[in-house]
Amino acid sequence: MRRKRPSFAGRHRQVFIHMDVLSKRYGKFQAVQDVTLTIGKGMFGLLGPNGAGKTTLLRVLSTTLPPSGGSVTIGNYRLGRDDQAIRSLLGYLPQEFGLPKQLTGYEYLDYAAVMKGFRHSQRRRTEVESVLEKVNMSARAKERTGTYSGGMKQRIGIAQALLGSPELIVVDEPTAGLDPEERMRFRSLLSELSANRTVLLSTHIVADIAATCCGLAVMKRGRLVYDGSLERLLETVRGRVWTGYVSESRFDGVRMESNVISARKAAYGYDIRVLSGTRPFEGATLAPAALEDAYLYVLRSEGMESE
Ligand SMILES: Nc1ncnc2c1ncn2[C@@H]1O[C@H](COP(=O)(O)OP(=O)(O)OP(=O)(O)O)[C@@H](O)[C@H]1O
Repeated sequence: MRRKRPSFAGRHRQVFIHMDVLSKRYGKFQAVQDVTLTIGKGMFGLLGPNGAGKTTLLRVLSTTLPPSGGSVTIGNYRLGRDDQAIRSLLGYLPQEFGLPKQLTGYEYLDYAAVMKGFRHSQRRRTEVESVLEKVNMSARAKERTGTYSGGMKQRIGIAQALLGSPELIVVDEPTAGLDPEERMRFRSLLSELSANRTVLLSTHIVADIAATCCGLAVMKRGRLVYDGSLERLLETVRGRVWTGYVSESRFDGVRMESNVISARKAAYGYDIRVLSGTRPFEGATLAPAALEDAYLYVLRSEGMESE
Protein backbone atom coordinates (compact mmCIF):
# COMPACT_ATOMS: atom_id res chain seq x y z
CA MET A 1 0.00 0.00 0.00
CA ARG A 2 1.31 3.48 -0.88
CA ARG A 3 2.00 5.67 2.13
CA LYS A 4 0.13 8.91 2.16
CA ARG A 5 2.45 11.94 1.83
CA PRO A 6 2.38 14.17 4.91
CA SER A 7 0.29 17.27 4.40
CA PHE A 8 2.09 20.52 3.64
CA ALA A 9 1.35 21.79 7.16
CA GLY A 10 2.63 18.51 8.60
CA ARG A 11 5.96 18.80 6.84
CA HIS A 12 6.47 22.42 7.93
CA ARG A 13 5.07 22.68 11.40
CA GLN A 14 4.81 26.42 11.77
CA VAL A 15 4.20 27.51 8.20
CA PHE A 16 3.18 31.11 8.13
CA ILE A 17 4.06 32.25 4.61
CA HIS A 18 4.18 29.94 1.63
CA MET A 19 5.19 31.12 -1.85
CA ASP A 20 4.74 28.74 -4.74
CA VAL A 21 6.61 29.46 -7.99
CA LEU A 22 6.11 33.14 -7.39
CA SER A 23 7.24 35.51 -10.10
CA LYS A 24 7.13 39.22 -10.87
CA ARG A 25 7.94 40.91 -14.17
CA TYR A 26 8.35 44.60 -14.90
CA GLY A 27 7.42 44.64 -18.59
CA LYS A 28 9.73 42.01 -20.06
CA PHE A 29 12.19 42.13 -17.17
CA GLN A 30 11.87 39.20 -14.79
CA ALA A 31 12.65 40.66 -11.32
CA VAL A 32 11.48 37.60 -9.33
CA GLN A 33 11.46 34.16 -10.90
CA ASP A 34 9.83 30.93 -9.70
CA VAL A 35 10.41 31.48 -5.99
CA THR A 36 9.10 28.64 -3.85
CA LEU A 37 9.71 29.35 -0.20
CA THR A 38 8.20 28.56 3.19
CA ILE A 39 8.64 30.83 6.20
CA GLY A 40 7.59 30.03 9.77
CA LYS A 41 7.43 32.05 12.99
CA GLY A 42 10.49 33.92 14.24
CA MET A 43 13.12 35.81 12.34
CA PHE A 44 13.76 35.02 8.68
CA GLY A 45 16.46 36.69 6.60
CA LEU A 46 16.29 37.43 2.89
CA LEU A 47 19.82 38.06 1.74
CA GLY A 48 21.04 39.11 -1.69
CA PRO A 49 23.09 41.70 -3.55
CA ASN A 50 21.57 44.92 -4.90
CA GLY A 51 19.09 44.21 -7.65
CA ALA A 52 18.50 40.57 -6.59
CA GLY A 53 14.75 41.14 -6.33
CA LYS A 54 14.33 41.33 -2.55
CA THR A 55 12.35 44.58 -2.48
CA THR A 56 10.15 43.36 -5.33
CA LEU A 57 9.42 40.13 -3.44
CA LEU A 58 8.59 42.03 -0.23
CA ARG A 59 6.33 44.43 -2.10
CA VAL A 60 4.43 41.51 -3.60
CA LEU A 61 4.06 39.90 -0.16
CA SER A 62 2.84 43.14 1.35
CA THR A 63 0.18 43.49 -1.38
CA THR A 64 1.65 46.69 -2.87
CA LEU A 65 2.57 44.95 -6.17
CA PRO A 66 0.52 42.23 -7.86
CA PRO A 67 2.51 39.08 -8.75
CA SER A 68 2.86 38.04 -12.41
CA GLY A 69 2.57 34.35 -11.59
CA GLY A 70 2.49 31.76 -8.82
CA SER A 71 0.65 31.90 -5.53
CA VAL A 72 1.19 33.05 -1.95
CA THR A 73 -0.57 32.22 1.29
CA ILE A 74 0.00 34.20 4.47
CA GLY A 75 -1.61 32.70 7.56
CA ASN A 76 -4.92 31.39 6.28
CA TYR A 77 -5.18 33.97 3.53
CA ARG A 78 -4.49 33.88 -0.19
CA LEU A 79 -2.75 36.80 -1.86
CA GLY A 80 -4.94 38.27 -4.59
CA ARG A 81 -8.12 36.99 -2.95
CA ASP A 82 -7.75 38.16 0.68
CA ASP A 83 -5.51 41.23 0.35
CA GLN A 84 -7.46 43.30 2.85
CA ALA A 85 -7.12 40.56 5.48
CA ILE A 86 -3.40 40.16 4.69
CA ARG A 87 -2.88 43.91 5.19
CA SER A 88 -4.48 43.69 8.60
CA LEU A 89 -1.96 41.12 9.81
CA LEU A 90 1.05 42.83 8.33
CA GLY A 91 3.33 45.70 9.33
CA TYR A 92 5.76 46.98 6.69
CA LEU A 93 8.86 49.12 6.99
CA PRO A 94 9.81 50.00 3.40
CA GLN A 95 13.37 50.65 2.25
CA GLU A 96 12.74 54.34 1.67
CA PHE A 97 10.93 55.32 4.80
CA GLY A 98 10.49 59.08 5.15
CA LEU A 99 9.26 60.91 8.24
CA PRO A 100 7.75 64.39 8.06
CA LYS A 101 10.39 66.52 9.84
CA GLN A 102 7.93 68.97 11.36
CA LEU A 103 5.95 66.29 13.24
CA THR A 104 7.00 64.78 16.55
CA GLY A 105 7.40 61.01 16.75
CA TYR A 106 4.14 60.87 18.68
CA GLU A 107 2.24 63.00 16.16
CA TYR A 108 3.47 60.90 13.27
CA LEU A 109 2.46 57.63 14.96
CA ASP A 110 -0.90 59.11 15.92
CA TYR A 111 -1.47 59.92 12.24
CA ALA A 112 -0.26 56.43 11.17
CA ALA A 113 -2.64 54.88 13.71
CA VAL A 114 -5.58 56.82 12.25
CA MET A 115 -4.59 55.51 8.81
CA LYS A 116 -4.54 51.99 10.23
CA GLY A 117 -8.12 52.40 11.40
CA PHE A 118 -7.70 53.39 15.08
CA ARG A 119 -10.58 55.88 15.19
CA HIS A 120 -11.25 55.85 18.95
CA SER A 121 -8.91 58.48 20.45
CA GLN A 122 -8.29 56.79 23.82
CA ARG A 123 -7.57 53.41 22.21
CA ARG A 124 -5.31 55.14 19.69
CA ARG A 125 -3.36 56.85 22.47
CA THR A 126 -2.87 53.55 24.29
CA GLU A 127 -1.70 51.86 21.08
CA VAL A 128 0.74 54.66 20.17
CA GLU A 129 2.18 54.71 23.70
CA SER A 130 2.54 50.94 23.62
CA VAL A 131 4.48 50.83 20.33
CA LEU A 132 6.66 53.75 21.44
CA GLU A 133 7.58 51.78 24.52
CA LYS A 134 8.31 48.62 22.52
CA VAL A 135 10.85 50.47 20.39
CA ASN A 136 12.21 52.37 23.40
CA MET A 137 11.28 55.82 22.07
CA SER A 138 8.82 57.02 24.73
CA ALA A 139 11.29 59.54 26.18
CA ARG A 140 11.87 61.22 22.79
CA ALA A 141 8.31 60.99 21.45
CA LYS A 142 7.53 64.68 21.96
CA GLU A 143 10.52 65.82 19.89
CA ARG A 144 10.35 66.58 16.18
CA THR A 145 11.49 63.71 13.98
CA GLY A 146 13.87 66.11 12.18
CA THR A 147 16.05 66.00 15.32
CA TYR A 148 16.26 62.18 15.41
CA SER A 149 19.30 60.06 14.50
CA GLY A 150 19.04 57.45 11.72
CA GLY A 151 18.54 54.69 14.29
CA MET A 152 15.76 56.63 16.05
CA LYS A 153 13.97 57.22 12.74
CA GLN A 154 14.14 53.49 12.01
CA ARG A 155 12.71 52.80 15.47
CA ILE A 156 9.75 55.03 14.67
CA GLY A 157 9.52 53.15 11.36
CA ILE A 158 9.27 49.88 13.26
CA ALA A 159 6.80 51.44 15.69
CA GLN A 160 4.42 52.29 12.82
CA ALA A 161 4.80 48.73 11.53
CA LEU A 162 3.86 47.43 15.00
CA LEU A 163 0.58 49.36 15.22
CA GLY A 164 -2.25 46.88 15.63
CA SER A 165 0.13 44.07 16.77
CA PRO A 166 0.56 42.43 13.35
CA GLU A 167 1.63 38.78 13.17
CA LEU A 168 4.04 39.58 10.36
CA ILE A 169 6.57 42.38 10.15
CA VAL A 170 8.35 42.96 6.87
CA VAL A 171 11.49 45.08 7.06
CA ASP A 172 13.40 46.10 3.94
CA GLU A 173 17.12 46.95 4.34
CA PRO A 174 16.60 48.60 7.72
CA THR A 175 20.22 48.98 8.80
CA ALA A 176 21.58 50.74 5.70
CA GLY A 177 22.86 54.13 6.79
CA LEU A 178 23.01 53.30 10.50
CA ASP A 179 26.27 53.52 12.45
CA PRO A 180 27.57 50.22 13.90
CA GLU A 181 26.13 50.79 17.37
CA GLU A 182 22.69 51.81 16.09
CA ARG A 183 22.77 48.82 13.75
CA MET A 184 23.47 46.48 16.65
CA ARG A 185 20.67 47.98 18.76
CA PHE A 186 18.26 47.81 15.85
CA ARG A 187 19.10 44.15 15.23
CA SER A 188 18.40 43.25 18.84
CA LEU A 189 15.09 45.09 18.69
CA LEU A 190 14.08 43.00 15.65
CA SER A 191 15.20 39.87 17.46
CA GLU A 192 13.04 40.71 20.48
CA LEU A 193 10.05 41.40 18.24
CA SER A 194 10.43 38.03 16.50
CA ALA A 195 9.81 36.15 19.76
CA ASN A 196 6.07 35.93 19.09
CA ARG A 197 5.63 36.77 15.41
CA THR A 198 7.29 36.43 12.00
CA VAL A 199 9.86 39.08 11.14
CA LEU A 200 11.00 38.99 7.53
CA LEU A 201 14.19 40.98 7.18
CA SER A 202 15.70 41.81 3.80
CA THR A 203 19.32 42.91 3.67
CA HIS A 204 22.53 42.75 1.66
CA ILE A 205 24.56 42.92 4.88
CA VAL A 206 25.61 39.42 5.91
CA ALA A 207 26.26 40.51 9.51
CA ASP A 208 22.58 41.52 9.93
CA ILE A 209 21.60 37.94 9.23
CA ALA A 210 24.41 36.34 11.22
CA ALA A 211 23.39 38.26 14.33
CA THR A 212 19.68 37.67 14.24
CA CYS A 213 18.23 35.09 11.84
CA CYS A 214 17.50 31.42 12.20
CA GLY A 215 16.26 30.66 8.71
CA LEU A 216 17.37 32.44 5.60
CA ALA A 217 17.09 32.53 1.86
CA VAL A 218 19.60 33.97 -0.59
CA MET A 219 18.44 35.58 -3.84
CA LYS A 220 20.41 36.28 -6.96
CA ARG A 221 18.99 37.83 -10.15
CA GLY A 222 15.42 37.11 -9.11
CA ARG A 223 15.98 33.46 -8.17
CA LEU A 224 16.53 31.67 -4.88
CA VAL A 225 20.02 30.24 -4.68
CA TYR A 226 19.79 29.07 -1.07
CA ASP A 227 17.02 28.26 1.39
CA GLY A 228 17.82 26.75 4.78
CA SER A 229 19.49 27.36 8.12
CA LEU A 230 22.56 29.43 8.90
CA GLU A 231 24.38 26.31 10.09
CA ARG A 232 23.66 24.48 6.85
CA LEU A 233 24.87 27.47 4.84
CA LEU A 234 28.14 27.48 6.79
CA GLU A 235 28.42 23.74 6.20
CA THR A 236 28.59 24.34 2.43
CA VAL A 237 32.02 25.97 2.76
CA ARG A 238 33.51 24.08 5.69
CA GLY A 239 36.88 22.71 4.54
CA ARG A 240 36.89 24.95 1.45
CA VAL A 241 38.16 28.25 2.86
CA TRP A 242 41.90 28.80 2.50
CA THR A 243 44.11 31.69 3.52
CA GLY A 244 47.68 32.53 2.76
CA TYR A 245 50.18 35.05 1.52
CA VAL A 246 51.03 35.45 -2.16
CA SER A 247 53.70 37.73 -3.56
CA GLU A 248 52.73 40.53 -5.93
CA SER A 249 54.16 38.62 -8.91
CA ARG A 250 52.02 35.53 -8.17
CA PHE A 251 48.88 37.42 -7.22
CA ASP A 252 47.38 37.85 -10.71
CA GLY A 253 47.96 34.19 -11.54
CA VAL A 254 46.29 32.97 -8.34
CA ARG A 255 43.42 35.37 -8.90
CA MET A 256 42.86 34.02 -12.43
CA GLU A 257 42.94 30.39 -11.31
CA SER A 258 41.11 30.52 -7.98
CA ASN A 259 37.96 31.82 -6.41
CA VAL A 260 39.46 34.70 -4.38
CA ILE A 261 37.03 36.05 -1.77
CA SER A 262 39.18 38.82 -0.37
CA ALA A 263 42.66 40.24 -0.70
CA ARG A 264 44.40 42.52 1.79
CA LYS A 265 47.57 44.34 0.79
CA ALA A 266 50.58 43.22 2.80
CA ALA A 267 54.29 43.98 2.45
CA TYR A 268 55.42 42.87 -1.06
CA GLY A 269 52.19 40.94 -1.70
CA TYR A 270 48.70 40.09 -0.49
CA ASP A 271 47.04 38.12 2.31
CA ILE A 272 44.24 36.39 0.49
CA ARG A 273 41.21 34.25 1.25
CA VAL A 274 40.21 31.66 -1.35
CA LEU A 275 37.32 29.23 -1.78
CA SER A 276 38.55 25.90 -3.11
CA GLY A 277 37.96 22.17 -2.76
CA THR A 278 41.72 21.57 -2.82
CA ARG A 279 44.78 23.56 -1.69
CA PRO A 280 44.71 26.49 -4.15
CA PHE A 281 48.38 27.51 -3.94
CA GLU A 282 51.50 26.47 -2.12
CA GLY A 283 51.53 27.66 1.48
CA ALA A 284 47.71 28.08 1.69
CA THR A 285 46.17 26.79 4.94
CA LEU A 286 42.57 25.90 5.77
CA ALA A 287 40.70 28.58 7.73
CA PRO A 288 37.48 28.50 9.78
CA ALA A 289 34.51 29.28 7.53
CA ALA A 290 32.61 32.54 8.04
CA LEU A 291 29.07 33.30 6.90
CA GLU A 292 30.39 35.84 4.41
CA ASP A 293 32.42 33.03 2.74
CA ALA A 294 29.33 30.84 2.48
CA TYR A 295 27.26 33.71 1.09
CA LEU A 296 29.82 34.38 -1.64
CA TYR A 297 30.07 30.67 -2.34
CA VAL A 298 26.35 30.25 -3.02
CA LEU A 299 26.26 33.47 -5.03
CA ARG A 300 29.10 32.27 -7.23
CA SER A 301 27.90 28.67 -7.56
CA GLU A 302 25.20 27.70 -9.98
CA GLY A 303 22.00 26.02 -8.86
CA MET A 304 20.02 25.94 -5.68
CA GLU A 305 21.34 24.84 -2.30
CA SER A 306 18.57 23.83 0.08
CA GLU A 307 17.75 21.67 3.05
N1 LIG B 1 9.45 49.58 -11.14
C1 LIG B 1 10.42 48.92 -11.77
N2 LIG B 1 10.46 48.87 -13.12
C2 LIG B 1 11.43 48.19 -13.76
N3 LIG B 1 12.42 47.50 -13.16
C3 LIG B 1 12.44 47.52 -11.82
C4 LIG B 1 11.44 48.23 -11.05
N4 LIG B 1 11.72 48.06 -9.73
C5 LIG B 1 12.83 47.29 -9.68
N5 LIG B 1 13.26 46.97 -10.93
C6 LIG B 1 14.41 46.12 -11.26
O1 LIG B 1 14.17 44.83 -10.70
C7 LIG B 1 15.38 44.29 -10.19
C8 LIG B 1 15.19 43.92 -8.74
O2 LIG B 1 15.05 45.11 -7.99
P1 LIG B 1 14.76 45.10 -6.42
O3 LIG B 1 14.69 46.52 -5.96
O4 LIG B 1 13.63 44.22 -6.16
O5 LIG B 1 16.09 44.40 -5.90
P2 LIG B 1 16.73 44.40 -4.45
O6 LIG B 1 17.30 43.05 -4.24
O7 LIG B 1 15.75 44.90 -3.46
O8 LIG B 1 17.91 45.43 -4.60
P3 LIG B 1 18.21 46.72 -3.72
O9 LIG B 1 18.80 46.22 -2.47
O10 LIG B 1 19.20 47.46 -4.59
O11 LIG B 1 16.92 47.46 -3.56
C9 LIG B 1 16.47 45.33 -10.42
O12 LIG B 1 17.18 44.99 -11.59
C10 LIG B 1 15.69 46.61 -10.61
O13 LIG B 1 16.38 47.50 -11.46
